[in-house]
Amino acid sequence: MEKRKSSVVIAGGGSTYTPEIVATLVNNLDRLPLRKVVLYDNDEERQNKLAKACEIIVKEKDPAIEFLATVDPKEAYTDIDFCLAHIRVGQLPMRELDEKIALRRGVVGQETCGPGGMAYGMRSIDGVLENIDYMEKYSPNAWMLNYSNPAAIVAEATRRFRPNSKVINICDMPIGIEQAIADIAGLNDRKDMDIRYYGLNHFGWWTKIEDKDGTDLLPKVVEWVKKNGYITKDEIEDPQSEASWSDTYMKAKDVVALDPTTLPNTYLKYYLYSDYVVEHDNPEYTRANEVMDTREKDVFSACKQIAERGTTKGSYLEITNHATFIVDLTVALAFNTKERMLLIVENNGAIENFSADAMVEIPCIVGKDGYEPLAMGKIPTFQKGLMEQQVACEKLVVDAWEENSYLKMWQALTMNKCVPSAKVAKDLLDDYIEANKEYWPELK
Ligand SMILES: NC(=O)c1ccc[n+]([C@@H]2O[C@H](COP(=O)([O-])OP(=O)(O)OC[C@H]3O[C@@H](n4cnc5c(N)ncnc54)[C@H](O)[C@@H]3O)[C@@H](O)[C@H]2O)c1
Ligand SMILES: O=P(O)(O)OC[C@H]1O[C@H](O[C@H]2[C@H](O)[C@@H](O)[C@@H](O)O[C@@H]2CO)[C@H](O)[C@@H](O)[C@@H]1O
Ligand SMILES: [Mn+2]
Repeated sequence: MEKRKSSVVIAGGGSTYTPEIVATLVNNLDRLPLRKVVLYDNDEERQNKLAKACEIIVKEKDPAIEFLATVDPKEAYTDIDFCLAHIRVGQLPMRELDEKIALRRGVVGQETCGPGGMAYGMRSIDGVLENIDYMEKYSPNAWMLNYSNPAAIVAEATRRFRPNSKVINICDMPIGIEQAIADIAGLNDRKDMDIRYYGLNHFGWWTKIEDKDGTDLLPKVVEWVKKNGYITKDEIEDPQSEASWSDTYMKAKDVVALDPTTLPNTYLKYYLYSDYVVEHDNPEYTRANEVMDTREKDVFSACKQIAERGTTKGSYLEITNHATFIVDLTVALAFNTKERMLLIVENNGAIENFSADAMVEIPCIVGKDGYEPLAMGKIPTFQKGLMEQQVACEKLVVDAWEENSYLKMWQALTMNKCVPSAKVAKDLLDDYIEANKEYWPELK
């Protein structure tokens, strides 16, 4: 019997990740046959920089697949099975401000961690809800697979404001780290491992790494990470990553020292070593500048070349775990594969001694009806304490957005582990309000 063909819209069509996701979709037509690929963005000029190349990528694989790039929500969301969402409200220039405002006050300035992530959260909620509403209006049976950051705050907002919507919030970070773990353990692929992991988004720990024979690989990997972080042997011999990412992977050696019975998410460095991070960052040239000068330029110029030549032959587009993970998730939903995947979901007892209504990142089984979270048991005091503070911060940001509350946002910033005092929190808040006039609700 022929497999059912799916129709996919990519929300945030102008994203730097769109071409690699489109390419990965059409490289997997045997697993996920497609009848339509749509790009949707609210910035036509930006999306058009990528659209022609994406059309060529699709048509080279199968000219029968319909392709459309549009800024009309009705056209975009009609007759859709899956929405792969990755919007950035305010785009990269606002990320730059998020990072620089914090750093200029001596605080971690990062896309999703610390105050920058909270400012970004206040911008993202509206945009994500708007796209869910379009999807439900024009294709009520569709699923949204949502990468839009800051995923922790966005996930809390979707839990609270769209509790019955078919939205799954995801992150590629554990996937990238698991590939490094597999390399360190001497395995070819992260899917050769059985893992247990719990935490919040960008704030979690692996408690089990085993091969398929049940051999415990965690102690061996911890020994490596204590010395080299998640930098693999190949990467040491022939470095490929940008220096800023290598630093993050390397710093895991100091994070793991705090609990050598587990393996940490790299982004814990922002909370546990914020002094180190601030000392090593340049407030005049942050990661947003680096992304604009590298990934954004590279992706747009590859797409320009593909469009001018009318072919992908001879052009280079990097395909990463990021695209593979979201396509695997789409396949799991479309064809009931029951794959075990890390998702950001409501806790509801999965972490036994943690709030039921917290959005946590844990393994789930994914099939045609969505996901079934797996029980992760009780967690230790160190992790529980850190997570309680962080989840309170994330919930207060969503409270502030919902209630237009200056006080709740001040409390949220004060609660964040990267912020040293209520005074600094207030100064940051006033700076962010000024910078985000166009995007935040007016706080009273
Ligand atoms: N969850 C994860 O692990 C993960 C990993 C990588 C990237 N991301 C996130 O994916 C998103 C895209 O990243 P990027 O660097 O490619 O961003 P980008 O700025 O290149 O692209 C984002 C696009 O979203 C569009 N957009 C903004 N608001 C919109 C709206 N309301 N409706 C439709 N489109 C809208 C913008 O116009 C832009 O074209 C970001 O949120 C980023 O943080 C998440
Ligand atoms: O600074 P950026 O824009 O490059 O990345 C920020 C995002 O970082 C994570 O994604 C990483 C991933 O962890 C890594 O393995 C590799 O594949 O690159 C990705 C992004 O380039 C993170 O999960 C995202 O939420 C961040 O937005
Ligand atoms: Mn992430």
